[in-house]
Amino acid sequence: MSHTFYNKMWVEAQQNLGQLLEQEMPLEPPKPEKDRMATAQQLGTLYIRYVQIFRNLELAYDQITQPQKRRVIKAVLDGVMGRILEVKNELVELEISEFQYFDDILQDMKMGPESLEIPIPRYFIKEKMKVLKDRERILSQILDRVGAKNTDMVKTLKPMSLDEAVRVIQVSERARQGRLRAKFMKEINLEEKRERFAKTQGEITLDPDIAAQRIQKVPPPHFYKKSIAEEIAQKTETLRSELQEQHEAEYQHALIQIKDTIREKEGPNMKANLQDQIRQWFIECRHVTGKFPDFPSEEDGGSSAIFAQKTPEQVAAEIAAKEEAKPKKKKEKGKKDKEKKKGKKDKDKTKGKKGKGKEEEEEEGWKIKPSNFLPDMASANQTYESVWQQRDDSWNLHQTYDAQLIKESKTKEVEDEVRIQIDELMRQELQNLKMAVDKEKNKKKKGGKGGKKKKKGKKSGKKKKKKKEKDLTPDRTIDSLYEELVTEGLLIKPKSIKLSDFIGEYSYLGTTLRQADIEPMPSLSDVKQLLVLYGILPLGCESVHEKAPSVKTLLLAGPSGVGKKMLVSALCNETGANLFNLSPSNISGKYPGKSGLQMMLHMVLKVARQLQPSVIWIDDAEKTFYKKVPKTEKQLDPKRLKKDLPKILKSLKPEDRILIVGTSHRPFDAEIKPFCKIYKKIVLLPRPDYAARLVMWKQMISQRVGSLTASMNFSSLAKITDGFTPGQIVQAVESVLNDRRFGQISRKPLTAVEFLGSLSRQEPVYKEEEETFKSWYAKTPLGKKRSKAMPGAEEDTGKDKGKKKAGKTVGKKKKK
Ligand SMILES: Nc1ncnc2c1ncn2[C@@H]1O[C@H](COP(=O)(O)OP(=O)(O)OP(=O)(O)O)[C@@H](O)[C@H]1O
Repeated sequence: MSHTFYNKMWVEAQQNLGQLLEQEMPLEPPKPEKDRMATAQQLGTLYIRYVQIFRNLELAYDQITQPQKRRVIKAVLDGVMGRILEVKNELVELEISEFQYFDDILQDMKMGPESLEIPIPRYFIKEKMKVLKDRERILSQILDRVGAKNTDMVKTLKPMSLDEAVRVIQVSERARQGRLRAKFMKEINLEEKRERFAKTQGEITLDPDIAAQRIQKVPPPHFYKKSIAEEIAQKTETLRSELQEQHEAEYQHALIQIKDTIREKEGPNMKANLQDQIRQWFIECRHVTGKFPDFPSEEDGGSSAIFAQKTPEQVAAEIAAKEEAKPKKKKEKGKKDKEKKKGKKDKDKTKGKKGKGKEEEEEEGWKIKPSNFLPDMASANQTYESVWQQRDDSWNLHQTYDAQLIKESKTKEVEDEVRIQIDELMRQELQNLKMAVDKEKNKKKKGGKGGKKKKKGKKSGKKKKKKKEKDLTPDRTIDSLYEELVTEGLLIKPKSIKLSDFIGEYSYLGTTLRQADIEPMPSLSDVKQLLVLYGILPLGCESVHEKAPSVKTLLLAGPSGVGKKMLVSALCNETGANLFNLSPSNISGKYPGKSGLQMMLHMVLKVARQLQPSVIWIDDAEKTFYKKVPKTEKQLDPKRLKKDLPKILKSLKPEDRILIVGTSHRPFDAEIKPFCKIYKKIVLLPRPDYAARLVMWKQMISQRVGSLTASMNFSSLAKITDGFTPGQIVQAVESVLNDRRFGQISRKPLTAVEFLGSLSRQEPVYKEEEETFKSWYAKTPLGKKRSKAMPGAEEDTGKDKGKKKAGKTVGKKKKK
């Protein structure tokens, strides 16, 4: 695609965003919406529109090479990402469910389900490729040195007894000899066949055309070959990435060079002009007011405050007014505080009298919460409108930097620098003038000293904060801590899996089922989206992590083999995050004792923070909160982290891009209250539904055998594998499609029946197990809230209590 294509895409996205911003930031605050369904529709539409803008902006940012445009797009892109998370959060609260279904809105908007898919910004990885590659190299080196014992996500093997080992070697040796013999016999047979054929036919050489045809009939070994168009597109994309880097380097160079030139050429002129203007102002002020003015302080903008198109009297009056206002302000503040307190008391009184009256009023309608991202987006949009919308850059064929724009911004920077220097000089000059002409005594500026003192005060405050967290390893480098954690198997390498490898299919009936008061089972594609929203976007983007609704922990729960660990790996690979393994089985016996545990956690958090983003993975998360530790596991001390987990969570600040991910296939074994207190976001992974199974079988088989699947009845296979997990399907495919079978495929077509043997040896997820998961989820806070809100639960007296509490918290937030 061309530069024009991506530019057009950006402009369109920006126009759509402009419309959305107008809708989201109306001049008059909107009235609360009373109809819940209408609100959900409104929010759903907003969500989908933002996702469309996000998709286009992401592509534009990935491909546009003009560095200044990329900066504007990045600001908008990050804002849109954050806003999507905010809207999602609103939807979760409104519908009291982690899963939302938009099929009806999509239909109205004439869009396909794929347009709901949230892209993972490629810049998450692209822009730190070098660091990631280096880190990967170091990790591999350490792993090689250590012998890659238990440092991978693959489960460790148990040590073998000598007898077993001898038996394995004997079996392999016999197999090797057998294979050799078979190969030998095959060659002899072929040789005999050839001789017989030669005898009957005589020695004829084949016509080259026929020979070529014969060769062409045999399918090539790599069926899954990219088309030429695909290859060209990929090449262009790579080329663009290189261009981006090159243009960025040129831009950085131009920034310095242009500024130096402006400073050199225009600096002296700027200085002289400014000095003249300020002197003129001194004289005019004295002429009008009878005395020299006071020079505006640095905080007030120095001389820039003087020339804001005001008359000298105005400026003098303003300064005088400010001086007067200072003590007043203090008084007013006092008054306001008093009023606030009074107001509070009055409110309390009315509460006492009327009971729930006020809260009910607040609850009457629904209003979207104030956003942390809308102001940023609006200002980025403003930049777009003022700088780029009308700009003609048809001259910029190669889409390199725009020197004129750099000049404008750098001139302003140089002016500011010059102004600060000149202000200092002129302050002194004014002082001298006052002394000489008005005979004023030299009153040293108190502000400057005071300001410095203040700064000092701030610094000491920061130091105090830092002291709170003890550094147990002050004299160790991050590299050495990193190496120790890898050696101990606490920092591991994720499996090389991308989120796109996680197969799932969109759920087409979600809304219909919900309208019929049936809670649909979420689809694997819904789960995938949640992982992007709660895990990937905040981990990948700093501003999103800091300002979006915070998610510090995530629990992935579901039967064995549904892809929990796969998602953890994908999460790390898509964001370039480090993976720490704090699973009970992995930390058992390591760093013994209380102080040992403290040291271990300190090291993990220190490295996780410094090399963020990081994922702290706890497999078998329920074990930390066991209701009762089974006898066989007592030695492992699975509850070792129970007391420390809340402390870790507390110590995580918004700027720490660290996510704790628990995975569990038996969440019901945990004490629900403390468990849910740690894991606030719980995602239940379902077994794949028919649609997902169909896609899974098709994809997994065709990945291995290409298009040679005409004889396969995928539909029946998907139908009869109801209850089987993706892990079991993978296993069946791998066991059937071994090298031998693969070699025979062109002669003996693959059939669905062949997979039945392997499947019959595996245990599917039975309805009862699924029900156990569902009923466990209904006991979690969100599950409980939802079942209360479902029709028929209105008379529940407990609901009123819940309402009261909710009302109170809303009230508190508003006051803030
Ligand atoms: N949606 C999916 N698409 C493709 N492959 C999948 C999917 N889900 C799981 N798999 C594959 O299934 C296998 C098992 O998955 P994984 O180990 O992640 O399951 P798990 O839920 O963590 O299991 P356990 O609870 O036993 O630890 C892996 O090989 C994984 O790649």
